[in-house]
Amino acid sequence: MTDTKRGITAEDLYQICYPSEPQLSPDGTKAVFVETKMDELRQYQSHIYLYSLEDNSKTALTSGPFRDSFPRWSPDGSKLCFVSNRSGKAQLWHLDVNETEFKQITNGPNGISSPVWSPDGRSIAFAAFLRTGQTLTEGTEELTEEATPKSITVDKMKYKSDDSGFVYEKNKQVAVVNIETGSVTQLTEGTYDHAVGSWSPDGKWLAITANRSVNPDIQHEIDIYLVPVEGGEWKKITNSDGTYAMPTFSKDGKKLAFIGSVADQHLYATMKKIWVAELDAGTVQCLTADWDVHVGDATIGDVRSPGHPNPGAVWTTDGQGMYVIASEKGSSGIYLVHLDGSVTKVVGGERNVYGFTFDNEKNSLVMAVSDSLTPGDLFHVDLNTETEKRLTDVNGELFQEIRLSTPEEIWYEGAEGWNIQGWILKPVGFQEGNTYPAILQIHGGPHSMYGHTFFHEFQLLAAQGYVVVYTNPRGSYGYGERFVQACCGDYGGNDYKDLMHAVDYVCQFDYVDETRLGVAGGSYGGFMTNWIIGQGNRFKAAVTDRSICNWISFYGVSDIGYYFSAEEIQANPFENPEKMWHHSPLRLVANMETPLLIMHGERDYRCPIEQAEQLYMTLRHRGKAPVSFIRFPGANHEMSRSGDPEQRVLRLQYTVDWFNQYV
Ligand SMILES: CSCC[C@H](NC(C)=O)C(=O)N[C@@H](C)C(=O)N[C@@H](CO)C(=O)O
Repeated sequence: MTDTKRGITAEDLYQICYPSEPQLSPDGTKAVFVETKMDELRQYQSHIYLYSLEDNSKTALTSGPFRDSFPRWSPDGSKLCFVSNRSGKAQLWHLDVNETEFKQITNGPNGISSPVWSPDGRSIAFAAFLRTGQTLTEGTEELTEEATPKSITVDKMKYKSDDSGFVYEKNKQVAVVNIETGSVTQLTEGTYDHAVGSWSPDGKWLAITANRSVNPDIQHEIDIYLVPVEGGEWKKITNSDGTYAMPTFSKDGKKLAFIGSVADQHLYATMKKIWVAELDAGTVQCLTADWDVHVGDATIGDVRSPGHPNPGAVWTTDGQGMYVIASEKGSSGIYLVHLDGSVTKVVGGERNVYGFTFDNEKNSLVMAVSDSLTPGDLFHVDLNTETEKRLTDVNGELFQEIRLSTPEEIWYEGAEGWNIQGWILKPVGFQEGNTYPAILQIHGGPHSMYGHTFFHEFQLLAAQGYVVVYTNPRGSYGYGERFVQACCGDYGGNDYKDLMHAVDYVCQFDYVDETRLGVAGGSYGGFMTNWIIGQGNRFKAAVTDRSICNWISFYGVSDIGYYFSAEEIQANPFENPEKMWHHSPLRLVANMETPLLIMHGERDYRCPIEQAEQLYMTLRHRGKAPVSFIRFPGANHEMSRSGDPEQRVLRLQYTVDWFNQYV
């Protein structure tokens, strides 16, 4: 039979869509969710859809060239709110389920996010960025040329962020709006950032999170607070000893569950755990101290932007435990963590669960799931019958015509005999007896996890005739705390060896042409790509994206530089510049002879473009190997995942062209 299917292309990105943020109605009969896609103008749109579980129909509730998000049912299921930029900035909108008209509720100057209904359905709490002195009722701040300051005085260390740009003078505040009268009460103020958690069942308290330490520049603790909605004294629940997030009240209002980690020597290289506060007793206890698994979705992909609103810990109806997403060995699933610390897997499988929602009685759930052949879809699980049903196939039509490659899982011996997990994608149209070039792909973080999720870039390379190898070297999530922390202070040491052992491992296979190897990675993965080509000429070509090459300058220019280096490199430029330099690939330029494509966003504040500039200049000056430098104007660190669609496609095309030319 002739195969009429084709390999995936870079431009297919314009067609790929994905659902997120499923929200089951309290009675479990319908779900709303967000569907994100690109329009004919190659701009993102996201709309709210309603899925009826009674007749399996899917209806768009919103439309137009807008970004709609955060759909949330009122407690009785009769109303919905959502956030939309349809009037300019992201504001809160309200929709009565039986009507088609929606109504704008907030008019904050810089937009709002994270709405949470009060238990009586009369009010909604939300978060908003405000400048000192600004109020939530003064209308949208116009971004006119005059509004752009002629100078910016910097007096904090945390003054810019890759997400939000220059964050001087603006802080995230929590407020409550009455949906009938539109009156807004701002609950927090000051030069601290706050985030909304949940309402107490009696509607009197709002659990929020904030870093209100004396010097938030160097104190990274995030505490849980209870704020009385009608005014009065706050209650501090945690003890400024860690970073905690997403507090949720138990049904009886006596406990709070939240996710976080204690601040010991690692801020990032520490797995998130579940904590429970007994509010009357004033105690806080870690429920999962002995569970060596990361709570949260650590999976890295290139179709969805990371950081979709996560449900956090969802209490069982009997208050004896909570449901969370956790990440293990390349998969993320739903787990039930009991109050005694025991854990049961509720939804497993080789896939990436990136969102979930329950009905009120916890009889059923709807989850957002990706796997290596599916960018994302929704599934319904009946917890009583333990049956699962697929609700959407949002890319079904497109993928009918595309031949994807199915990854093969590998486990191989890394440095020190450690067992390392990885995957091999064979080229589309693979034929036994032929040999193929291979590309090693390296993820960033370094504390993230490749896994059972869709990766457009890998499928594209497979469609172009490459074997793609991707693995989780030490430093990755998914294999316990010791594994996550094992790269700290040793960048380019055993993490590098874990990756090289993967290459040795795949080169054993007859179908891999070991004389035609390429390597690519972004961020930490870009650091490692630079490091690898500084070790020798094993690879025919390399692509380094949003990379790090010089830890000494990274310290001062990255939004996280001054604390990231302390933990990850275990050095700083004024006490031990030798160590910073030792781990910097720029030190190795004299060895670099591999044709290198450097790509970088000009507005990347995480790994600023000066890193790419230094590497480019030194390599050009030496003139030993082809080097090309592509700058992406306006792009930040997230460009390859959620940036301008045309830039994303260009990036993929440059990657393929470079490997096709040199490998
Ligand atoms: C959880 S480890 C911390 C990673 C760090 N993220 C934050 C929020 O600070 C980070 O951005 N590290 C970069 C050097 C990096 O490698 N980023 C990766 C993963 O986001 C990337 O692919 O861009």
